[in-house]
Amino acid sequence: MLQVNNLTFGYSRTKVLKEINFKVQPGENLAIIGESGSGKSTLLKLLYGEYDLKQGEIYWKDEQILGPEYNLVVGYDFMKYVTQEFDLMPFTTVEENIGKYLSNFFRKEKRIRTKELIEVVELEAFAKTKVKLLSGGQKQRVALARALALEPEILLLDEPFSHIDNFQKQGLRRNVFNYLKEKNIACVVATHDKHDVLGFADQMIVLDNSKIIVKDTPQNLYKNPQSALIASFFGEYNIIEPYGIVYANQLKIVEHSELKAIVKQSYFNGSSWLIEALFKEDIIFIQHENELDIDLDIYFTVLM
Ligand SMILES: Nc1ncnc2c1ncn2[C@@H]1O[C@H](COP(=O)(O)OP(=O)(O)OP(=O)(O)O)[C@@H](O)[C@H]1O
Repeated sequence: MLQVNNLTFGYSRTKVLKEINFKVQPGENLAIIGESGSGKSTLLKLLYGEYDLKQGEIYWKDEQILGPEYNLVVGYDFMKYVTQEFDLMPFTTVEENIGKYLSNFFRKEKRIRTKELIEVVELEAFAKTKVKLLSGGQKQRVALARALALEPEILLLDEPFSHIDNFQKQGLRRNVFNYLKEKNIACVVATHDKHDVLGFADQMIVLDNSKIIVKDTPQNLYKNPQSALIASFFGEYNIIEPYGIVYANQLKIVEHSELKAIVKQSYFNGSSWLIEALFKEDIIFIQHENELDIDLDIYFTVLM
């Protein structure tokens, strides 16, 4: 189990993280979300042992994670970290990069394992290609596969699919997160993207103002977002009294109701339209099946 106890950290006197406590069980997927600059990457770096801690402790099972003051080489064999920079060997092939940490004494196993991982990240067509010739998204996949090559007990992922196009993102997410579950590898994922979380994370931590403001399952946080910051992660939302935070898909346009608004804009969303409307003094957003005329009077109800 990963255990973070009362961690407080700052690069300077200003604290980036304060009194952070959480646990991650083997095989568990924990998502860390928060605004840009809220300390997600810093937290991952601390979990990896990149910095020394003055306050707080981190353990994986019985082993304390310590920083460069105690370790000549940063990091631990049981843990891998995929950063936003990838850190690959550009002049060698995809296969060689993925197999870098696998022993040459077991050539057959190395070949099978490398092939399996190339399939997980769907790079079969590029196995023999030199990494410097790959796109950003392809490099990100190589970095993911390489981190998985040695079957770490825990994997730290910083925006793991940020460079990968939408055509391939969903399939790749499923491959990678299912693979981690299958191998019982714990993972901590820092992300801005709700699709990295919904359907995959067991627990979610929300960082705000240097602290964890909430830790819960994605389902519970989606249903009961508690703050605008949390709701904004999941989608377009409104604050409508006396209901509180309601998502755009919880507002339904009806023939008549007490709640009247005026249409200001319609945005095509794919499966629906997002209607921007003026309600009393505020702009609200309503999910609706059609585009609506500007300045049309509409009535809506709130589905709770
Ligand atoms: N090496 C560093 N030295 C000094 N300050 C840093 C360093 N790295 C990050 N910071 C600061 O620490 C704070 C948290 O940064 P961090 O990169 O952890 O945030 P983040 O939540 O990962 O952001 P993003 O979502 O944009 O990646 C920011 O104010 C940032 O400017």
